[in-house]
Order: sequence, then C-alpha cells, then structure tokens
Amino acid sequence: MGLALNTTSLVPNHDEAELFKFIVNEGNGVKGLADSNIASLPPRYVHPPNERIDPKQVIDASLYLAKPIDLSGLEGEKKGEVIDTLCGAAEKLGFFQVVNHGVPLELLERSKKAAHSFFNLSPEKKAAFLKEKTPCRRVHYGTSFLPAKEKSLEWKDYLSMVYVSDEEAMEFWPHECRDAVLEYMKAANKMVHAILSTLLRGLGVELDESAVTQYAEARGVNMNYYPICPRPDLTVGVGRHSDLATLTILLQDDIGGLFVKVEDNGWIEIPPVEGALVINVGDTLEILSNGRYKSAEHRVIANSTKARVSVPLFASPRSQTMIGPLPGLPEKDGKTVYRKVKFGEYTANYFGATHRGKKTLDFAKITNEK
Ligand SMILES: COc1cc(/C=C/C(=O)SCCNC(=O)CCNC(=O)[C@H](O)C(C)(C)COP(=O)(O)OP(=O)(O)OC[C@H]2O[C@@H](n3cnc4c(N)ncnc43)[C@H](O)[C@@H]2OP(=O)(O)O)ccc1O
Ligand SMILES: O=C(O)CCC(=O)C(=O)O
Ligand SMILES: [Fe+2]
Repeated sequence: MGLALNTTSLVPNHDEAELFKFIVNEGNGVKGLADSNIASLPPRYVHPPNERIDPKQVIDASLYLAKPIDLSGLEGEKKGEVIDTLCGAAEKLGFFQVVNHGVPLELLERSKKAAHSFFNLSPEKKAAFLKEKTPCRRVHYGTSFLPAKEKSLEWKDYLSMVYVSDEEAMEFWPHECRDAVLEYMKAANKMVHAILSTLLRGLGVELDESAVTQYAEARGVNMNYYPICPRPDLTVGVGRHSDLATLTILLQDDIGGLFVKVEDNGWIEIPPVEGALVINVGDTLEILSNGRYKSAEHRVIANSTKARVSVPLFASPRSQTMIGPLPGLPEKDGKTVYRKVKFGEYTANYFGATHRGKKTLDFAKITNEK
C-alpha cells in the first residue's frame, strides 16, 4: 500500500491509525516509512524530551570504559590481569569491548551484510516473518519493542531468531541471513563460555563447569536496523533498557549511536572499534552475581545520514532453568539482593511491558534485603 505523507511541516498531522497499520500491521516497518522520503518525523515517533539524550548529558567515555580487552591474554602469562580487567569492567560499567575474540573478522563483516540483505528485502517478503504470519514462533520480524503498548515508537526494525536446532534454523530462518548468523553464533561459543566462566569464577564461590554452561546454553540472535531518520534529535532508536540475557555479544557497525548510562544521569557512547565485539552484562548475570555485575541501562540514537545495523547475540539459560544468586554468594556478601525465579517467568515479565530502564530487575529484586 502507498502512504500519502505530508513532507512539509516539522511534525505532520498523519492519520495515526493509518500510519500504525502501514508500519506495524502490514510489516513495512520504520524502513518502509523512511523509504517514502519523509522530510519530517511523524508525531508517533516523537519522544518526550526526558527520553532523548541531551548532548549536555554525554560524558567522556574514557572515564568509565576500559580499553578494548585482548581476550587472547586469557591464555597467556597476563591471564590474571585480563581476568581482573574483565571482572572490573563487568562490575563498574557492565559494558566492555573485546578484540582477539576468536570470531573471524570476515564473519563479522558477512553478518552485518546479512542484516542489510534481510532488511533490504521487499516489505512483502519481510512481512512473511511477522509474529502473526511466521511459520515458526522462534523467528519473527517486527518494529519497535512493543508497538501496541508504546506511546512513542522506536526508530528501529528487527528480526529475532531463537536457536533450537540447525534443522529448524535451516528450514525457517530467512535464507538471506541464516548461514552467516548460524556461523557467527557458533564461532562465538568458545568466547561466550570463556567470558562467562571468568566472570562467574571472579565471584569467588565454588562452581562447576556445568553450572557455567547452564546459564548460557540458549542462544538468540537479533538483527536491528535503524534507517536514516529526518530528526534523530526528537526520537530514539532503542529506548532505555537493560538486556534480559546472561550476556549480550553485540556486533555494531561503524556508525555509532549506542549509549550507556553512568552516574548522575550521564551517558557515554560505546564507540565503534573495527573488529571488536561489545559485551554487556544482562539482567540474568546481575541476578546470578547477587547484584555485583551491572546489567547496564543503555539506548540507541537514530542517525540522519546513514542506516545503521547491529547484531546482538544473546546467551541465556533455557526457560525452565532457575536463576538466583549463585549458591554461597548471599552468605559471602552478607545480603540477598535477588530471589530465585524461573528464567521463563523472568522472560515473560521482560517482554510484557515497554522499555523502562532497569525496572525489569524489580521482578526478582528482594525489596527488604535479608
Ligand atoms: C526486540 O527488541 C528488543 C529486544 C531486546 C532483548 C532481547 C533479548 O534479550 S532476547 C533473548 C533471547 N530471546 C528470547 O528469549 C525470546 C523470548 N523467548 C520466547 O519468547 C520463548 O522462549 C520462545 C523462544 C518463543 C520459546 O517459547 P516456548 O516454545 O514456549 O519455549 P519452551 O516452552 O521453553 O520450550 C519449548 C521446547 O523448545 C525447547 N527449547 C526452547 N528454547 C530452547 C533453546 N533456546 N534451545 C534449545 N531448546 C529450546 C524446550 O526445551 C522445549 O522442548 P521440549 O522438548 O521440552 O518441548 C532488547 C531490546 C529490544 O528493543
Ligand atoms: O543497536 C545497538 O547497538 C544495541 C541494541 C540493543 O541494545 C538491543 O538490541 O538490545
Ligand atoms: Fe540492549
């Protein structure tokens, strides 16, 4: 369907329902809107000023962000230093970047290209993966986070793929990206295990290898697409949130726009570094660590000159796995910050409400600390 857009005024008076149908229900996405050469931002994309980043809030990243960590050091004589840096970064900011991570750089390039290939498909082809139409509930395409519940929409389309088996992925994931995504996901396994094992052991409690494995045995990959935006200053790419999983491994391109919250309502940008992967602590790891490692609040801004892609890989427990502070930690810490919850229940709560910073953690937080 074509969409008649008023391209003259700053915030045109679109018919909101028609716009929603075009973007969300018919699967044109925000890319479909951007491709119709809008010169201004529809009101549904305008976020309140307190949800946008004021440049005055942006702080020098080097005050908080460690230099990219060379993971090859985990196997050499500097092992102790690398372990301390990883644990320190997870504790202080909850975000860090890694290089020499073992994932071939050529695969990172192919994964970013695969994301462009998928989002450049015709709206009809992408719409075949909408939640209501997809032949497999573990793969779906969408826009924003929870469009039906959100007052203001995010300037982002996404494809979400939860991995269960090669057979399912080969049959149901979009052909344009499935091979690169599967290879990327598998090539990252060793790194994911090494980072998680290091962080959990850094907590100083007894832990066997199977415990490390069970907290990161499930895999999901998203591909995010942020089209060129006429007014990035008025909207958001992804709203303030913390991630659900144990660890997120984020592949970003060279455009930038990912910001992490620090003290006093300041925000730092995670700058694109060629060949590096961004790692962040998710809610699950904050819970497992009894609050020691920080599931940092982050968000993405849109861009007025280039379309951005990112490919987050989520490592999490299976839905039936119970998550709570690791045995021995509450005793060691002298307090219990989180209760035990089934990961599937935590997931349902996470996806049940719109982005609201770190509020998702309240579901498992013990309010009167014991
Ligand atoms: C979009 O904008 C975003 C997103 C985000 C943040 C994103 C994330 O952090 S995503 C993290 C990964 N994604 C998810 O977990 C998606 C949420 N999950 C679900 O909706 C469901 O878990 C499901 C994927 C739809 C599966 O549901 P269901 O089929 O009901 O699952 P189960 O009953 O648990 O399992 C059925 C069956 O399958 C087996 N199984 C399930 N998962 C796995 C797995 N990962 N690996 C292997 N096997 C699996 C399970 O064992 C069951 O088998 P049975 O034989 O027992 O039947 C942030 C910001 C944004 O803007
Ligand atoms: O695009 C990015 O850089 C981050 C996206 C994100 O935070 C997410 O998908 O959870
Ligand atoms: Fe995120």
